[in-house]
Amino acid sequence: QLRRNYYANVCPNVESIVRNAVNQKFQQTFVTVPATLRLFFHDCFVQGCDASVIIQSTPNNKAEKDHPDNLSLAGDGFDTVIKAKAAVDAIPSCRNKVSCADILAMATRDVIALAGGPSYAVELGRLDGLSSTATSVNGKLPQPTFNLNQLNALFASHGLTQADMVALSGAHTLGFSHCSKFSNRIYNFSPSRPVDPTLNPSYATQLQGMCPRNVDPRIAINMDPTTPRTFDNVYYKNLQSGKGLFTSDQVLFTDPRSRPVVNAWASDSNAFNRAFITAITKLGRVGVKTGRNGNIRRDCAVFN
Ligand code: HEM
Ligand SMILES: [Ca+2]
Ligand SMILES: [Ca+2]
Repeated sequence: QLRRNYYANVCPNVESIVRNAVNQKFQQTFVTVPATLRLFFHDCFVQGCDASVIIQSTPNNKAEKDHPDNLSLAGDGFDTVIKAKAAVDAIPSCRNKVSCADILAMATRDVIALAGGPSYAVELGRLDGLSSTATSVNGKLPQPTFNLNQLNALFASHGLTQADMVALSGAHTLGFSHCSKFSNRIYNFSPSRPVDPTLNPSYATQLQGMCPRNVDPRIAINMDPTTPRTFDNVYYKNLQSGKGLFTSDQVLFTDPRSRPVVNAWASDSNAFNRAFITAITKLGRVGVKTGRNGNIRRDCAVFN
């Protein structure tokens, strides 16, 4: 029931208002790009795309964002949505008419384009969710140690195919990871082999240099060592040369079931862009709230 131009009557300029706010935030920091994109993913996979991830904890409720899997969500993603919401609400006819979930979907579309990725028409009409609990996150987000079966099963539970999963993983063409998320691959992979054999040996050495044992837990490194600030298909080329940062990245190339599509997108960026648009549009439809299941929040971080 989502559609383009959902706000045509109440707030016809909503897309340009959001785009301007996102542009402004982008001028201040590039981090807004990966932060917003990952925030959208973590929102949609827990209770659907309903801005439940943006809710702040209260003394009575530990919210999603304080679950361990969400603690590494960068603050600039939340701030992008809050800023865009303020810009929308500054227009009298738009005030409290546009959901935070839709603002996050629009901002995500905009940051992808700002980083050089494909532009696409975004579907709108989501309501904001009425609950957000840390416990509801358990088991809902993929872990960097996942194999292909685990990745496929989790994505399939939201109606996403293996191809959608591989395309969406291409989001790791941007952004940062903390060392702890992959240190098992460079220090204690197995008793006989400390380094994951699917990891390119010189990349492994580089990673050990950037992430020494007992590194400051705040240190984060680029996930795409080649073009960390460009949304492109270099992610798939990296996988071909053993430079996938997580097990869940590299497995897309090592597993013969997904390798063909990795090879296809490594050599054809238009094909990747098309697949990514299909996949992120499907992601945006996950668990959408309508009617009495949701509302439009006045403050994206607080229930009305
Ligand atoms: C396929 C399974 C996935 C796994 C296992 C996974 C796991 C991770 C992990 C562990 C990090 C590093 C977090 C940190 O240490 O700060 C990360 C970062 C990131 N992920 Fe994923 N992710 C997956 C899929 C996705 C999808 C589908 C998207 C979006 C469409 C996405 C977007 C991002 C982005 C943009 C970052 C960088 C965040 C930043 O720089 O702030 N990931 N992911
Ligand atoms: Ca959600
Ligand atoms: Ca890149």
